[in-house]
Amino acid sequence: MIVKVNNLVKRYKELIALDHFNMEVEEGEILGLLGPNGCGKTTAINCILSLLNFDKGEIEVLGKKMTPDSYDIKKQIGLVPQEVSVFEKLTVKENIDYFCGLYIEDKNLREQYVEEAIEFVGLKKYEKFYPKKLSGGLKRRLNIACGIAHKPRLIFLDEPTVAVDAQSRNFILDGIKKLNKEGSTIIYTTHYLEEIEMLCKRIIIMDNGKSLVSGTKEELKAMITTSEKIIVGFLNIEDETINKMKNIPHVIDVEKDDEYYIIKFENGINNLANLLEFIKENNLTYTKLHSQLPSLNDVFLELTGKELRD
Ligand SMILES: Nc1ncnc2c1ncn2[C@@H]1O[C@H](COP(=O)(O)OP(=O)(O)OP(=O)(O)O)[C@@H](O)[C@H]1O
Repeated sequence: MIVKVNNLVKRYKELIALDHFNMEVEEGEILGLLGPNGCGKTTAINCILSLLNFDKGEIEVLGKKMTPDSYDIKKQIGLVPQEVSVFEKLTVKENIDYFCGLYIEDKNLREQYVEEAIEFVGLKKYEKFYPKKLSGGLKRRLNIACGIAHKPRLIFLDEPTVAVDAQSRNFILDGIKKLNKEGSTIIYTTHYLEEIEMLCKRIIIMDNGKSLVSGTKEELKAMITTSEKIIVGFLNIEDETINKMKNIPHVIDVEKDDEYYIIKFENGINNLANLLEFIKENNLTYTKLHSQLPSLNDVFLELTGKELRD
């Protein structure tokens, strides 16, 4: 286990930001820490890195207890913080060199690492620019380069794609996959479901400072009752017919969402065939019909009763 967090409690005065939070991370994985704004993701990272004191719990990183002066552990860690944290008075290259220099003393090696980091985030032609001349997306890339240039074994990325354009976002997500392929373990926090689906092998779902569940996407989706949703746009359907629809085998609920009906099925086969049979028997006409497997949002909804949206 490269990170182990046990029953972490962190209070900001009377606010409990982490409430017996648990997390285990295996070497080599991309772990997604998924939860709504304010659920405690950044606080958890800052406690793990000993950037914040906490009230209770144990934290081990790379097999050792983490303390503010665990320099030997810290040099194997990269942090890409949520807020872009670079020096405005240094150029792109100088910024990366500064952060890399905190951990890499050998000048030649550092030069090589800085060059590699610049290439990695695609900022070669901007290396002499000052941060204020960069777009939001390019600044985020610089922030990433500063966090990873020293080739850390463990990388924390705290919502690195917030407010970036689509091109930089894809660039960042591909880069993260590449870092992982090259051997780094990644802890990725976000409230964007699609990114978690795309990147992470394992996910921890957080809410109100607690880790609610952890598992692979498939394991999490298997935890909830709904296994399939069929979305249908009916023309002129009576309430009575909707009620009758609930008697179709495996239907657990029928909901209306704008102009469409969402028919939720629990585990079962032939759901679509049974529904089409019902449609035929009741002479119903529809404009649109498609089946959807449950999403991580459905998992979050079932666990917390609310949507994982801003
Ligand atoms: N320095 C602080 N003082 C007081 N309260 C804080 C402080 N930092 C965070 N909080 C509160 O602690 C809770 C957890 O915040 P945190 O930033 O860890 O959440 P998060 O999941 O990272 O959210 P976001 O995605 O918005 O960054 C929130 O209610 C937040 O308002």
